Amino acid sequence: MVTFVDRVTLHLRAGGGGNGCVSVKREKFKPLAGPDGGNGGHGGDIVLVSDPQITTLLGYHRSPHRSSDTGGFGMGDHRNGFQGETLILPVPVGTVVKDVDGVELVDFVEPGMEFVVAPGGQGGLGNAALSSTKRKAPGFALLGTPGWEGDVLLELKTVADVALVGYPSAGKSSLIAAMSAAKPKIADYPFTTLHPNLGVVEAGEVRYTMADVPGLIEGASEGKGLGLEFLRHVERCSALLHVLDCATLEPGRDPISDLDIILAELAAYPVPEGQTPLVERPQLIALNKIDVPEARELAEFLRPDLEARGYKVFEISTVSREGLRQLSFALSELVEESRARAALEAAKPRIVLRPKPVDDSKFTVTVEGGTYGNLYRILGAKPERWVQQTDFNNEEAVGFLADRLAKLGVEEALFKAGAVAGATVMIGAGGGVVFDWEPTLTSTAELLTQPRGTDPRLDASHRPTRNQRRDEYFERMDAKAEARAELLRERAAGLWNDDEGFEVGSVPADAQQDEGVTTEDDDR
Ligand SMILES: Nc1nc2c(ncn2[C@@H]2O[C@H](COP(=O)(O)OP(=O)(O)OP(=O)(O)O)[C@@H](O)[C@H]2O)c(=O)[nH]1
Ligand SMILES: [Mg+2]
Repeated sequence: MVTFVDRVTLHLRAGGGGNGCVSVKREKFKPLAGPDGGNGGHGGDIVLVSDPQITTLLGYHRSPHRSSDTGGFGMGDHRNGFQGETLILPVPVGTVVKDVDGVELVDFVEPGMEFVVAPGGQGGLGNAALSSTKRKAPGFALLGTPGWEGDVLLELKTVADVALVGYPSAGKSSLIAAMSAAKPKIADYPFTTLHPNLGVVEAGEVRYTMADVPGLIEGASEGKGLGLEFLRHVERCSALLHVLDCATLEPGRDPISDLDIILAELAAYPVPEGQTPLVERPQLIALNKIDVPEARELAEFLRPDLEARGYKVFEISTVSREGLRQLSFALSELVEESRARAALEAAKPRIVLRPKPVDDSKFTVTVEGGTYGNLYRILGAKPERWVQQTDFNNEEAVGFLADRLAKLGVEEALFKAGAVAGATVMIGAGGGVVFDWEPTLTSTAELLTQPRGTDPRLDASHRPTRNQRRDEYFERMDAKAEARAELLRERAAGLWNDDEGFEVGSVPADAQQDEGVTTEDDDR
């Protein structure tokens, strides 16, 4: 059974945004009362929060797949989709988040820090939001974009004031148990401790934390034993306490060579940039197990040597508790010093490196040769998002995409890159959207014939004014009178005869009745 986990790969999937809605308002006597499709809701973000209540990544080891809610889709009557709920994942203080390439994304050094590790997708606009004076009734809406999906690596680095380092079975766990309320497993076989234990020590007014890490052996910095895994935990501790076993019966081992080997391992461990190398941190030495008579003798014998090397040395026994008090106060002094130093550093104005604001309107066009001629690939945050938002089954939506791309200058860029009509264009990396470029369709011809998004049904029905109707009436009357006059003239000229059923020189009775306009002057 795994009892402690300090490295977990999380598989995250943030919720996608909801689709926008296409809907037309209907009212009694007004069946086409304008677009009223609501927007889709945004997908929920996945947020990591450093929480002092959490001490292990075990929960994530057991269930590493986490996903947040998707946004709701928009509905008619201007109803917007609901927002997907944010998923908050609490992580222990001291967690470092890295992407799959090992690049550090965030370092949770303090409680209460937040990091949006997987942003949710954007909700799509409904046709109400897409309408404008030029586009009165869009017959399309935007799709929601998918949320961020991928893996991140969580690494837990213990944060403590003092780290206990030493060979396996030197008595590190015994020491933390004697000095604090921590209750680690203690036994006389190597690698009893498999994960760091934290304890809080009180020395007078000062309280500090102590981390008991698994034993180190030669080659630890290269990954031997459990070393490398656990040197990571030492990385976050401001002071080190070497626990040296003076009662070891193993051949070839003595406290001095133990210390040298451990120091060499600490020196070989690469700390992240900006941190003090492990060997340069304040260090004390505890010569342990002096309740054993030979050990006490050895400790007394070694003390001057170690002091000559510049170390403060304490002879202790975790069994008889001898020397623990002095050690505890000495450590508290070290801790206070380093805290004062840290406070001084914090007071200095910190240089905050912020990522450059992303100008997402930038895009690039690259030309790639292929079996079927050149492929023009368009890469950029905006074009790629727009493609995700497009419903390719809807011509109007595709047209809207074309308009947006043209407006961004993609057409121009394609021209410059040497694309001709019919060229293969792909938006996005890998399996992006491929289409044949038809420059005229997207820019001029289509726009000339009809502005996109106009529903002919919605065009205002033309009702002539009274003046117009009067003008029309007179026009019609004039035309009739003229036609009649012509007819009579022709009859008078004898173009018409009785065979046609007309009586020469007379006006048809119904014509007179109908219009009430006299034509008598003309024919008599
Ligand atoms: N006589 C004596 N034995 C001790 C003392 N301190 C620890 N021991 C014994 O040494 C053995 C190892 O102790 P641990 O505290 O488990 O040692 P450790 O350094 O944590 O070992 P790992 O976790 O394996 O790295 C146990 O059997 C302890 O009882 C001491 O002061 N005197
Ligand atoms: Mg131990």
